[in-house]
Amino acid sequence: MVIAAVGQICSTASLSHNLTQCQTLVRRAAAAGAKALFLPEASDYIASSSSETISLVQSVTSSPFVLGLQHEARTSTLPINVGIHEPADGANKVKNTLIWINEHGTVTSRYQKLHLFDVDIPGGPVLKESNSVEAGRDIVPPIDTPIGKIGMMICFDLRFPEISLRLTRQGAQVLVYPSAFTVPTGKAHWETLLRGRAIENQAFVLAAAQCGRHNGKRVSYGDSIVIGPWGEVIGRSERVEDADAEREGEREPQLLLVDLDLGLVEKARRELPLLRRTDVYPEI
Ligand SMILES: O=C(O)CNC(=O)[C@H](CS)NC(=O)CCC(=O)C(=O)O
Repeated sequence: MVIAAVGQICSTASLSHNLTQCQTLVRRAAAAGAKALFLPEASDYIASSSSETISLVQSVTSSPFVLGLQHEARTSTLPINVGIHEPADGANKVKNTLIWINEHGTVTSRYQKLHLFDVDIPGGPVLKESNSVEAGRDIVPPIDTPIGKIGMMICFDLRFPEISLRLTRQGAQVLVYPSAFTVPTGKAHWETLLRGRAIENQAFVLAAAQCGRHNGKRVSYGDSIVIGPWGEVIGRSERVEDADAEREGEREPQLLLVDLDLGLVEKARRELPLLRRTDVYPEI
């Protein structure tokens, strides 16, 4: 058994405010004996417009948020998986990235979000991530960590099972979906999608989520969840029921601590083998 910590925060446009929230969680996770801490998508900042998103971006090597977390990982000897922004290769865009900081404080892996969230729901969220974000081009093979082989994805990637199936075929035991889901799509789809990914991959699913009002325009659903390879919810944090009633600064950082038994992954896969008909449809 190994303890994983899943953190829930409410990022704003203030990198220092967001770092403070994360630091609290690192210390609590380390004190509880966790072997890794998982933080949400865009933990470094959530801005109120595409231009503000682009104006706040800094490289990993100069971002006070990332440098601060690297220091924290080193002093707490705790690996941290955290969603951030990085400058894109092309002009006037950013990358939506997930990085792995190891227990020595070194960034050892990064995944760039493949699927961008462009929605226009009448009376609901209107968001065009592709205005400010450059899509990634690669699936990053699962990384070896103290809590098993981890397959990295981000938020909206959750709606595309192909990427998780590919990671599972490459050996992933734990799938991560750091997120900032909207409230209406969260209420309708979040738990169902996450449990689906856990069941069809027979893997643990860890989803660290943003929760609460980020600014005048944006509220995230929260409901950080950990799911077992049989599809059962093992732990969850608080969620937003009514986006309009949500006030800024209402949500405190939360930490979920869960005992993962990686043997359950092997057990599920042994007892209920999912043999694909790749003679009929393509292998992913
Ligand atoms: O904006 C940032 O800086 C960070 N990025 C996000 O919050 C992204 C893009 S707007 N959010 C999602 O992908 C939510 C997906 C979702 O809610 C769904 O699939 O229903």
